[in-house]
Amino acid sequence: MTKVQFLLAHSGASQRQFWLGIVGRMGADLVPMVPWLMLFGYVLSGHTLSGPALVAVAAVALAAQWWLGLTARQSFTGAYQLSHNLRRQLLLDIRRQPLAALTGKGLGERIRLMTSDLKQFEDILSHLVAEAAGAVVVPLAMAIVVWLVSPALGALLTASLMVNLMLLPVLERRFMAAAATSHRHGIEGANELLEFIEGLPTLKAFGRTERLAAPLQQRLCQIRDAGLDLEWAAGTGVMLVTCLLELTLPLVMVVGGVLLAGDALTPEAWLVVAAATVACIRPLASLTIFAALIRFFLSATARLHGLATAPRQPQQGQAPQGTDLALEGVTLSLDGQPVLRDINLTVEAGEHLALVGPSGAGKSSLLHVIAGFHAIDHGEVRLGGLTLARLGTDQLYRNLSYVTQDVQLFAGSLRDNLMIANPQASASALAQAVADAGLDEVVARLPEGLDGMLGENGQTLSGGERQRVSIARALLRDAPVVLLDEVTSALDQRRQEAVLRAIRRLCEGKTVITVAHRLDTIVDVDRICVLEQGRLVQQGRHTDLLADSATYQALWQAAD
Ligand SMILES: Nc1ncnc2c1ncn2[C@@H]1O[C@H](COP(=O)(O)OP(=O)(O)OP(=O)(O)O)[C@@H](O)[C@H]1O
Repeated sequence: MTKVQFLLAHSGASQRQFWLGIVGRMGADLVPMVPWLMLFGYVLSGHTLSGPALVAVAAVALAAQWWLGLTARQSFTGAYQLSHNLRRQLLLDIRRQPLAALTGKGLGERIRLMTSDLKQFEDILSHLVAEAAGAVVVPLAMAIVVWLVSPALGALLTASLMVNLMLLPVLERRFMAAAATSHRHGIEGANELLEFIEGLPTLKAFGRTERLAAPLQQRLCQIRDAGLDLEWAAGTGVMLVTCLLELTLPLVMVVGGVLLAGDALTPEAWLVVAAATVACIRPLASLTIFAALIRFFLSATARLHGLATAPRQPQQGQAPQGTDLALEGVTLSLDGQPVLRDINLTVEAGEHLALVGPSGAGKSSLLHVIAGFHAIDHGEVRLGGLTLARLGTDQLYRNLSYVTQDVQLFAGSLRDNLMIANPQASASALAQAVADAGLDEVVARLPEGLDGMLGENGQTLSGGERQRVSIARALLRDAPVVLLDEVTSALDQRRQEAVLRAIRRLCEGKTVITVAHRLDTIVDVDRICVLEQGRLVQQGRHTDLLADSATYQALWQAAD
């Protein structure tokens, strides 16, 4: 699919409206020329302008303005509908992309595309495409008039314009280079701004909010400078071409004067050539900036197209045959750095497995791979004998619950926040999940019970309560495979006990893979896997590893 086809595919019902608008506005640029052409006709035919002729010219001029307003509305509606469709489609596409693509640089890129790039799309489509078309059509029509009046002056005008137009690609190259730099700083800036906002609690805690970190300060300066460079690249191009184009008028007038002196041109024809030349060169000057903006538009289209065609996970697939897990030769790199290396692991249905290892060993990343958040470099992950490509995300998440320390709560009631895990759950299943997760005390505390509102991101709940909401969701989901990531590490002793009790209930009869920091909570699990620098270095039961594994011994002693 070409970039233009990609755009058209998203214009939907607005496509006809958009093209009608563009053609209409090109027409609207031509219509104002009609009074001029009428005037030229009168002058060249030696007639004086009569009252009815003047009225006719004025009527045509008014009709042209009415037409412009009408078609502008068509093209605006079409352009805004197209960018609305693109925004919506991008959001739908994002849901299907691996979650890891939405972190770091990938996130900044998407934010930039959906905000400033698509905003520029709207501006370019609603104003510039039609205006650029007009900037070509009007000079063309006026040059034909000059050719008809005097072929010699027509040739001179055309030659002068051609020289100017040859400058366009050179000027555009400068503009595009400046635009690329500005775009890059924009993306990095968006990422760093997000990081800054996320880090605000830490900055506040250390009383460091009074100044921006040096790299962010530097980035803001780079964004400013890149923006100025871009303006300068566009401005100098327009000024240069405008100056050169303006020289065309005296050139044509002087040569016209010589022809006039030699009786090769009438004074009326000389005047018409002068007026047509003026009408020809003005729109051409603006073509410099239009051409560059349209190139920018095409490169933004390419970025959008790239994003829309980025690898995505299939949604629907086959049901797995059982719930045993198998990882074969799994290798993962993030930001170009190896994170998991050749992991081979099988987990039978009903087995309880713990992942341990020093910080940065790759425990969470391994869990994320099983949960389908990362696209792996090599190897295969299979659930019930099927890879994610054959399972599809619907089947994967029907069979898998992921409970993490970082609990996302949405503005809404406690009931809404629980039911997202299983909108079909019965009232008794909900009550059971609330009781098993130890959330009764929260329900009792909220004046409206389960229907009590949690506020934005569940501000009304403590850390331990949020964990229990996450566990209650997993209980409601009742998926046969449970992934647990560090769920108790941030809690005090009393809350840990409550959360651990809830987890025990959740894990009964399930396949469980847990990332553990507190080794005393996993001494009884079926198998412990020791990870080190992205490799699975040893596996076994607690007592065996304590005897055989130096890494495990070190972790156990450090926990004491
Ligand atoms: N999204 C990411 N982008 C780039 N690198 C990442 C990303 N996530 C993790 N890493 C890197 O991958 C390596 C493994 O990280 P991971 O969080 O899996 O380790 P871990 O064993 O769970 O560590 P910890 O016990 O400290 O949580 C680390 O070096 C980390 O910096």
